[in-house]
Parts: sequence; C-alpha cells; structure tokens
Amino acid sequence: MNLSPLPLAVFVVDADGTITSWNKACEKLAGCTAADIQGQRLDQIIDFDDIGEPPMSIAKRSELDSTGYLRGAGGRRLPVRVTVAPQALDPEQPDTYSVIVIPRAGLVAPRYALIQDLPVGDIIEGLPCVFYVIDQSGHLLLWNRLLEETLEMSSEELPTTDVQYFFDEKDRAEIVSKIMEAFENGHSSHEAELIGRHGKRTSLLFHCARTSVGDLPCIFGTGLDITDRKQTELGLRVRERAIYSSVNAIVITCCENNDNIIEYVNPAFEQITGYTLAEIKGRNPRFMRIEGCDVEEHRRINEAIRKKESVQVILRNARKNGEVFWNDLRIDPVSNIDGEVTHFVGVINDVTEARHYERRLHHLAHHDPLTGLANRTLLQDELKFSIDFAVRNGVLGALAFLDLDNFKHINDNFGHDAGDVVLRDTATRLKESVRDNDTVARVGGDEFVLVINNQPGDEQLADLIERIRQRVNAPIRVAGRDILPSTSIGVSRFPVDGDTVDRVMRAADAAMYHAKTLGKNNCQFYSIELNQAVHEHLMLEASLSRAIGNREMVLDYQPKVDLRTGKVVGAEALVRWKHPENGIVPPDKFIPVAEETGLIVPLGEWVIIEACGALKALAKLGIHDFVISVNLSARQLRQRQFAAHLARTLKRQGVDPRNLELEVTESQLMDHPEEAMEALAELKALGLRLSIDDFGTGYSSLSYLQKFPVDFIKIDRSFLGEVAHDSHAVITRAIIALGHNLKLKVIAEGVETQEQLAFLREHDCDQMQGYYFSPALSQRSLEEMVCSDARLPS
Ligand SMILES: Nc1nc2c(ncn2[C@@H]2O[C@@H]3COP(=O)(O)O[C@H]4[C@@H](O)[C@H](n5cnc6c(=O)[nH]c(N)nc65)O[C@@H]4COP(=O)(O)O[C@H]3[C@H]2O)c(=O)[nH]1
Repeated sequence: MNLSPLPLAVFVVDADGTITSWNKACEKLAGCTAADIQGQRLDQIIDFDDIGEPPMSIAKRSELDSTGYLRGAGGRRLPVRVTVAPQALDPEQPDTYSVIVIPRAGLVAPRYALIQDLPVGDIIEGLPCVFYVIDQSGHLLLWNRLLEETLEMSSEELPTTDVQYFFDEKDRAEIVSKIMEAFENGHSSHEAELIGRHGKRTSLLFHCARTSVGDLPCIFGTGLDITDRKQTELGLRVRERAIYSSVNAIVITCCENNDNIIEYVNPAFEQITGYTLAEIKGRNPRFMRIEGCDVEEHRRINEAIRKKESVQVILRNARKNGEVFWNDLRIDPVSNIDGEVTHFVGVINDVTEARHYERRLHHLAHHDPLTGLANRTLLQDELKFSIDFAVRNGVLGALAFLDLDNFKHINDNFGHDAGDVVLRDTATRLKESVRDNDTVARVGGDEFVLVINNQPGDEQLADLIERIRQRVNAPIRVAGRDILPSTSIGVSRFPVDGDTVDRVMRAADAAMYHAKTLGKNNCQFYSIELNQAVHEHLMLEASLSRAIGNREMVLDYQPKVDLRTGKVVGAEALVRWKHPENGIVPPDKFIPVAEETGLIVPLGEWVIIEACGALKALAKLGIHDFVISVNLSARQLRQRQFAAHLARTLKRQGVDPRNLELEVTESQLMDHPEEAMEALAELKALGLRLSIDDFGTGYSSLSYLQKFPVDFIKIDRSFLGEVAHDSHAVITRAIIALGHNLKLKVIAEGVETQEQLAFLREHDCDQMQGYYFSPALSQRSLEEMVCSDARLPS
C-alpha cells in the first residue's frame, strides 16, 4: 500500500531530540512549515502524555510507543501516537532518529477509538476488490495493489494519471459523471471496464462514496471484479437466445409441486403445436396427448417423470388444429444447485415428414412397385411368421408358387403395357382369392407366391388352389382384345413338407418345376416322390458339370437324305451322354438342365469342335460337299460375340463355313425376333447354313420369316407322325409350300414310314431324316455309309 499521501508525519531528530528535517505531511498535520519547526526540540512540539523530569531522552523514547498531543498552528492540539526509531542503519546520519506521528482519535467516541487501532492498510490490501480514493481533480490519493495489478501500472504512475484515462474512450464521459455524482450526491455506482496498460480488460462493479481527508473532499470506493459474472451472463444470454431461436420446439416444465406444469415454451414450440406460451403456461403438457394412442410411450414418459429420469420416445401428438404430428421427444430432468430436480426440459422434434418418408421407403423396400404386392423380402418374413404360427398351433398352412406360362408371349405380342395390365390384374385376382391375413407376393417377372394360413385340410386346400388357378386363367381384356393367361402352380404345405422358410420354398419350387414339366397350366402338390425327382435333377446338374471334362459326351450323326436323288447329303449332330453309372442319358433329359445352368455354352462349343473334327475326317476321305448341322441353344445365340467366336473356331479347325449348318428352333427365334435376326445375319455373313428347327410349333409371323436369313425350314416331326390325318397333312403341305415360296429348302424330320416318305416326295419336300432311313450313327458308321454311297431307294 502506498501511504505517502496519508497525513502521516515522519520527521527526523538528532540525539538531543532537535528536529533536523520536516516533511510535507508534517506541515499538513501540524499546519507549520519546515522553517517554523526546524531547530525546535521534539518535546517542544509534542506534549507527551508521560512527561516527566528530566524529559525522557530520545534514545529512551525509541524503546516505547508514546502518545501525546501535537501542537499545531493556532494553538491546535491534535492527539497523536508517536513512534521513534533510530536510523542507525543509515551510515550518513549516525545518531539520528525517525519520528512517526500518526493522528489518533483521542477525541472521538470510544467505539471509534477501537477502530482507530484497526490495521486499515492490511484490511484494504486484503480486500477482494480494487480500492481507491480520488480527490476532486480526479487523481488517486490512495489505492491498493489489486488496482495496480488490474491497471498493469506502478505506484509511481498511478497518482499522476487522471482516472478517466483508465477507461475506454467511449466510457470516459460516463465515468466522470459518476465521480461527479458521488461528490454531489454522496455516492454512486456503475459497471465499467478498466483497461490495463497492456490492454487487459477487467469488468468491475464500482461503488463509491464521498468523504474527506482532513479538509480535502474526496471519494473512496471499491471495484468488484465481475468479469466472470459478465461471461456467465453472456453465456446465459447466448443460451437463452439459442433456446429462443432453436428450430426444435422446447418446453420447460416445473415439477416442484408434484405436478409438471409448463413454465416456458419457445417460438418453435408455438409454431409446431400452434399453442402460444400465454395459452398453455401453467398447464401439464399431457393435454397434447391423443387418448389411446402410443400407450407404451406415454407409460415410459410417466415413469421417467416419476423417477426424475431422462426419456426419449417417438409418439404422436395433436396440434392445436387437431392435426396429428410425429414427435421425436426427448425429456431431461434439470436440477437446482442442491441437486434436486425442479424442472424438466423437453425437446420436441417434428419428424412427421421423415416418418412418412421412412414409411414410404419401408413400403418400397418390401413391396413390388408395379402391383403393390409384397416382394421377396417381405414374403420371407411373412412365411416365417406363418410357419411358426402353424407349428405352435398345430394347424396347416400352404405356400403356392404361381407362374404365368405364356407371359413372354403376351409381352411380345401385345406389348409391355398389356403385360403390365395382366400382371396387375393377376395381382388383384390373387388378393381377392385369399383372406386378408394371407400374403400375396410377386417375386419375379411373372412369378407370384401365396402364403395361405390356417387351412382345414388337404382337400379344401386343393379346392382353393384350383379355384385360384381358374380365376387367374380367366380372360383379361386389354385394349379391346382378350388375353388368355395360363398358370402353373406348385404347392407345398407347412409344417408337413417343411418347417423352415428354405424347406417350404424349395418344396413349392420343386412342385412348380414338376407342374411345368407336365406341360404347364396345371397345379402340382409337393410329395416325397417329387422330392426324389428334384433330387435326381440336382444330381444330374452336379454330374453334368463334370461330364464334359471327363469325356463322357459323344456325338452321333443322323444322316439327311436328298429326296430327289436319295443321296446322303448331310447329317444332324446329336449329343449323347455316356454316364459312367447310369449308361446313356438322352439329350432331352440333360439339355434342359444344361440350358438352366448355363453349361450349354461349353457343351455347345464342344459339339461344334467335334462336328468340325467329323467334317475334317470326311474331307480326308474325299467327301467335301457334306454338311453337318448342329443344334444351337438360345443361350448360345444370345452370347455376345458368338459369331466372331465361331469364326475363330472354324478358322482354327480349318473347316469351310459352308459345310456347317446351325439349327435354331422356331420358338427361340420368335422369343426375341429382332435380336435373333441380328444374330442370324452375323452368322450368315460368315457363310454358314442356317435352318429353322421344329417349324410349325411356334408362333412364327410371316413378316419375320421373310426376313430371317435362313436356308432351310425343318418340319417338326409331330406333323409327320400322322400325315394320314387330314389336318396334319394340310399343315405339312402348307409348310412345304410356304418354304418354297420364301425360296427356302424344306426338310422333314422323324420320317419313320414309307407312307410318310411317299407323302413328302409327292409334295416336293427337299430332304428328310428319320428312322426310316437311319437313326443317329457313330462318326465311324456315318463315314462308312457316306463312303459306300448308301442311298434311299426311290
Ligand atoms: N421318334 C423319332 N425320333 C427321331 C427320328 N429320327 C430322329 N429322331 C430324334 O429326333 C431328335 C431330333 O433332334 P431335335 O429335334 O433337334 O431335338 C434334339 C435337340 O433339340 C436336342 N439336342 C440333341 N443334341 C443337341 C446338341 O448338341 N445341342 C443342343 N442344343 N441340343 C441338342 O435334343 C433333342 C433330342 O435329341 P435326340 O434324343 O437325339 O432325338 C433326336 C433324334 O434322335 C424318328 O424317325 N422318329
């Protein structure tokens, strides 16, 4: 503490007690100048209370605290305490003494006399605030160290600066007016920021009061550091603002009186719910509940409030206008400083949009967009549920796989829009045929699945399935035309045929496969025997994939004869499988499996290479104009780059393309006529011969037939079977005529009798093949036949 401005008189006396120096404070205290006083003795200016004879020496007085009266100007006597201290440490002034004279309240009331003795300096230093005394000129008279630290200034600098300069320029006028106010009215208070010499800013709350030191009016005061409080206030204001402007609705409730009543809601709450704070303040938020709705969520809220815990729920609430909204609500307890929960804060998030979107997504993820039926994912869930239910309750359920037999044909011939109508109508028919708690799903282009629950018995189930089949088969009218769908249905029952989703599905799939192989448009139930067949099918599939590598395949050749010359002009290559355990497996058994699995591609390639080998062997025997035909599967034809690949094979094998013929069935071509036309054109460009196999069984349209770049049409053997029969004879004749009109050659297959042969010759058919002349032969037998120039008798 700097006490220099205090009226504390310090002067120096020599060993005799003669005053040698007299400071300004002494002048102030006694009202005498140094000139008046110097040379006087100490006991001449102070009447010591302990005066005695002879007067006490200075040395003696330095050993005790004395009291007495300072004689001031004009005969004034000021009660003082006097302390004399030797200045022996000062080598310049040996035997000199400092005399400190402190005014004492000797004349004041006794209780103030007590305070008189208080260590005021220590108290001021110990204050947790800045302390200051300012005179009327605005300069500091007295201050504590905290003020020095706050202002980052030394005790020498402080009294020389007008206090207003301790503040920011914008605050100075206010500061001056507050000081003036204190001088005029006795006190003032204000908040302001002290700026330190190096820019440190400290917010202070100043309180000051007027007083005087002697005759000198001044104000003294304290400044309490409120920087932290200010920060807190600022933080609170920011938070309050954040709550106010939050897009989430916020509601604060008070739960002190065992109720939970609204104290505050922010504007977002007002916007979302439609209620203003004024309308609902003091009410329990439960008024927004919808009775009977989201009961479990309300129970959780009640429990959390009772236990004073947090809770998060998604539930429906009602807006003021009655509209329902989805509320993602989070409620948290708020404690007071004693840790008691006094409030809850609820954050309301209107997730109605998101909820609808989520539901739409969920629906999309579980339903077929075209028909709105369940998709495979949902079907599996529903089926699992139904199987579990059937097992638990000992009841019968069924799974039915339905496949529209001719959907491809409908799509190709009536267009995709018509196809869509058929699918949608089928979906509606299926839904109308079963109960609400049954499931109808669409799992593929033209594949539907029914999960039928709770059936009384097999017979009733069979009746129901048959009714469904007939319903689906009823004509559908599209753009003025009737489309006749037909359906193959495979049925498995649960838990009889299986008690897992996988087993039940596989059983229905096997039944459906069986229905298809039985010629479509029928319904088959799964059975153990069927399972056996499916098992065989699977075994076949497995061993077929090894067969090619194991050299189990052989190629036979059925000779083709020119009907005019009787000469063998070519042969059809027919593949056989010499199964190591099962013996010869006919192609009708394994070709469909190879088609399904894709094995037909490597198999088909093997056949072509093998046929090339036979052609080369014949060429070596001098037979150059012989044509071998191979059957081409749809899958091979659809292969990208098939023609280019074939060209490379022929080149590698050294075979003239004109010696190779490719047979493609009519139905293969008509499934995708445009694509087929392109593929055939590429093959034709290689110089190959092309023929349409099984002609008459498909849905050839004449316009396409004219455009396909083929050389032969091959009359399906089913027409030849009974050429005696009028209708077949008519068709066969028509095909021959049609082929010739299109400048194509016609070959008849499956010729078994003399009668058939005569018929073909009579109607100018070009070639024939069949058991009548020869079955399929080994390569060696074929070579022998050709070399011996065996001929069909005329
Ligand atoms: N009833 C009767 N049948 C006769 C007569 N003459 C020949 N056949 C049989 O009729 C089928 C003619 O072959 P496809 O119509 O092309 O029908 C073939 C063809 O679609 C397919 N196939 C055979 N080999 C191959 C091949 O290498 N690749 C492809 N993709 N399919 C093949 O397997 C089918 C059946 O072939 P296979 O069992 O060899 O049966 C052959 C042949 O043995 C006859 O006078 N009467």
